[in-house]
Amino acid sequence: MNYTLNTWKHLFKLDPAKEISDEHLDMICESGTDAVIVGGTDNVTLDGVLDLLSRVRRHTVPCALEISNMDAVTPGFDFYFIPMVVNSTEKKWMMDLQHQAIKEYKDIMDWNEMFVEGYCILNQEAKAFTKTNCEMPDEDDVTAYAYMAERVFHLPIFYMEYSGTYGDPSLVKKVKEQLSNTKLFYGGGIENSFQAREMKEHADTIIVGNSIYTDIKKALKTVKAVNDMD
Ligand SMILES: CC(C)=CCC/C(C)=C/CC/C(C)=C/CC/C(C)=C/CC/C(C)=C/CC/C(C)=C/CC/C(C)=C/COP(=O)(O)OP(=O)(O)O
Ligand SMILES: O=P(O)(O)OC[C@@H](O)CO
Ligand SMILES: [Mg+2]
Repeated sequence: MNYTLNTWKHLFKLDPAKEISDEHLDMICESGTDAVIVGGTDNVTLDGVLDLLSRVRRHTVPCALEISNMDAVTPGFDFYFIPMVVNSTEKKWMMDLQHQAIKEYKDIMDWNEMFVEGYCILNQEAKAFTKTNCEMPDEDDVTAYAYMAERVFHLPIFYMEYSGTYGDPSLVKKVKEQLSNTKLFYGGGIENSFQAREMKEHADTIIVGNSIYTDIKKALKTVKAVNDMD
């Protein structure tokens, strides 16, 4: 198993608020994806997170929790992803929740497991966009956010989040050109192998979420699609 995050090409994101059968979960975990992320925006409960964690743990695939609220955090994951929403209009989603959590938990945090994500939400229809009161950035804003993620904040990850819709490959390319050390994650609307390859051409890592629940066969094919590249 590959625990070196900066070599990851493909991730599946499971939503604790959605049902998945054991059969489909097994297929996801055995697909050859680099890791499984557990995360979502609404109705993320500790019970939902624990249920997925215990079921994913029947497999050897690395498993990360993307934290959306502290009530649903539990030990036992290989990695914790901490979003900081760079295009939120409220400091709360970029700084305050993280500040509060660090004040409370810093003594038990293992920074080998923690990865902070500069999170840029680019679909106005996404729940996370509304929840975190984002404003839609233009292309120059997005590339500047990416530049800041690397040069100002030294973040390990810049995440272009189009959750629910397929994004703009030319913007992903421009963002990638800003980054040397910070890894570029792309997620949103990937439903087939062509789209997986098109985004992976520029992003370091692609994330496939909703299509797990809408067309599992096509979702599974995205793994081989990116692993067969270069
Ligand atoms: C108790 C224990 C084991 C502690 C260990 C130590 C530890 C892990 C400490 C945590 C430290 C820390 C700094 C935590 C951060 C706390 C926090 C609450 C941060 C805020 C995160 C945030 C900005 C959330 C907002 C929502 C968001 C951006 C979620 C990201 C995921 C996302 C967008 C998923 C896609 O949503 P989805 O539901 O799929 O959307 P659709 O329905 O539209 O598809
Ligand atoms: O659900 P989709 O649209 O595939 O997006 C994946 C991921 O970026 C969601 O956080
Ligand atoms: Mg989703």
